[in-house]
Amino acid sequence: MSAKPFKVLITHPEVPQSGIDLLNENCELVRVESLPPKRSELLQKIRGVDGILWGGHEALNAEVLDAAGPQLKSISTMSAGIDYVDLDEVKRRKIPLGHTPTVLDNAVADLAVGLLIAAGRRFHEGRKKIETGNWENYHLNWMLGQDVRDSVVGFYGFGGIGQAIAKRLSGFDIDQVLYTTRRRIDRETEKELNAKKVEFNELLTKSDFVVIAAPLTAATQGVFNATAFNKMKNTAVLINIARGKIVNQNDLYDALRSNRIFAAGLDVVDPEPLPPNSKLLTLDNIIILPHIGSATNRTRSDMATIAAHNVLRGLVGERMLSPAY
Ligand SMILES: O=C(O)C(=O)CO
Repeated sequence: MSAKPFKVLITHPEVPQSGIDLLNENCELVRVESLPPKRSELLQKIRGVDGILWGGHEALNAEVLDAAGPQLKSISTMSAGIDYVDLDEVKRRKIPLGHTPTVLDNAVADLAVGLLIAAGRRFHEGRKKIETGNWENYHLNWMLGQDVRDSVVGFYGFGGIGQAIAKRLSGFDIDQVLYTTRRRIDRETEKELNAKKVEFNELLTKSDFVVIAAPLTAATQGVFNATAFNKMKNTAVLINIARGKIVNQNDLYDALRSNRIFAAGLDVVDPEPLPPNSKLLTLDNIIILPHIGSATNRTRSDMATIAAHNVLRGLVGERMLSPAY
């Protein structure tokens, strides 16, 4: 029998070493080795474990909790968003659940600023012009885009990631930040970021750039639909670094194709992976990335470290570093 008091399952073979090393000190590790991870392997190896470091965005639901068994006492995801977790089911079983917000704020914010500029300044369309031999720089008004300077940037959701984006954009001399959240943020941060809480309608009608930075919930799903796009400026640029399902993708396609809004920059789509024949990919005025917001070496390593600490704390009944509920 192992001298280590706890058995922990790592559900993905590519969880960074920082997290593995921490867990390895005190726990016997069981690892899913298939890539992409096979559900059948996970369901087999999960039996009897005390803790789980959940490395991907696969459904964490009653099926896996049942397969693990009643001794399971600690789980942490390696993500900020936990929309793939059946939270009610985890809560009902009173299993502590951690996640890894905050450590990825900077990486996602960097990417969001990149998307905002790339979409507003037509990077994708420009590249296509070159490839197709349509570099028509004899026009004076060719490939004109949207200025970030003096713009109003509206945030749908204004937590750590939204605020990190706003902080970066203040260096671009924007005019004003608007935000829609359930609760007003603290006055000092509002002042520092020149941010004002507004109703959703006002956010849509006044913003030059609209950034979606909210979690996916029943209340946020599909909120960006034709009705919303019809309220936006026709020069507006939509950025989504949160979850694809917050946007009605068919409506977004129509709004971009008809130039009802100017452009979009998406790091998240629905479904993921996006099928290569998706009609969104036929548009010139959209930048789509394959959900790489937190994909930097340092960020992923930090996420693994936090997730491992969460699991270790849960195992001994301590409060996790970043509990999800
Ligand atoms: O951690 C998450 O939830 C992400 O989607 C990172 O981009």
